[in-house]
Amino acid sequence: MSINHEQIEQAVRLILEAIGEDPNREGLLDTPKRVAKMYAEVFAGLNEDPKQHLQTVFSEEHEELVLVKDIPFYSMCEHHLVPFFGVAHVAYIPRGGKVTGLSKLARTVEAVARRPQLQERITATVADAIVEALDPHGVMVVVEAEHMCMTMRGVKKPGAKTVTTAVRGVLETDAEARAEILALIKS
Ligand SMILES: Nc1nc2c(ncn2[C@@H]2O[C@H](COP(=O)(O)OP(=O)(O)OP(=O)(O)O)[C@@H](O)[C@H]2O)c(=O)[nH]1
Ligand SMILES: [Zn+2]
Repeated sequence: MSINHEQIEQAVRLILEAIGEDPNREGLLDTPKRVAKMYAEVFAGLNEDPKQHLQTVFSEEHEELVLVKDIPFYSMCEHHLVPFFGVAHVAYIPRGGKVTGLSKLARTVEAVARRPQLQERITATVADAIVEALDPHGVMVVVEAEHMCMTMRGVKKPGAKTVTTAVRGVLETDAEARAEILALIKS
């Protein structure tokens, strides 16, 4: 389903009224429209299947590690609808001469992040999309993020970082390979 701009505009007007603002004052007149446009952008991933980006594959006999690290992302915490953002590191070991375009790994992160989300779900969904699309020997996804719901409100702990990992395939039982990936991420 595509995003309903009109409904978002009505809702934003109601929120402005509910906080005691005047939605008709000059500075706020276009705000509902702007917010609808913004939500269409930040929630665009709802209309995408993350696996669709991984269909671009090349035949290359490389059955060793591929790591794209420091992929910046922005998402919206599904509990408070405020941003959380950081970087994702995506590693996989191709199988059967099937490698995907490097940018497609970043596009997959983007498609998964642009929804109301939990950091754990972003991490697992990216890993599972790669498993399903590429059938690799193994996958490891590491996500580091700062949650605005923990900084600008609530517990108010700016700088606190959350790190989540999702590991699939041979990497689940290969501690040495996981350590190598983590070392490459830090390097
Ligand atoms: N596991 C997980 N928790 C998250 C994520 N984003 C936000 N949260 C947490 O979701 C929880 C929601 O807690 P609630 O008690 O329902 O809501 P709240 O009263 O606003 O909680 P506080 O943030 O502690 O003020 C908070 O602990 C948030 O830190 C996420 O990506 N993963
Ligand atoms: Zn939150």
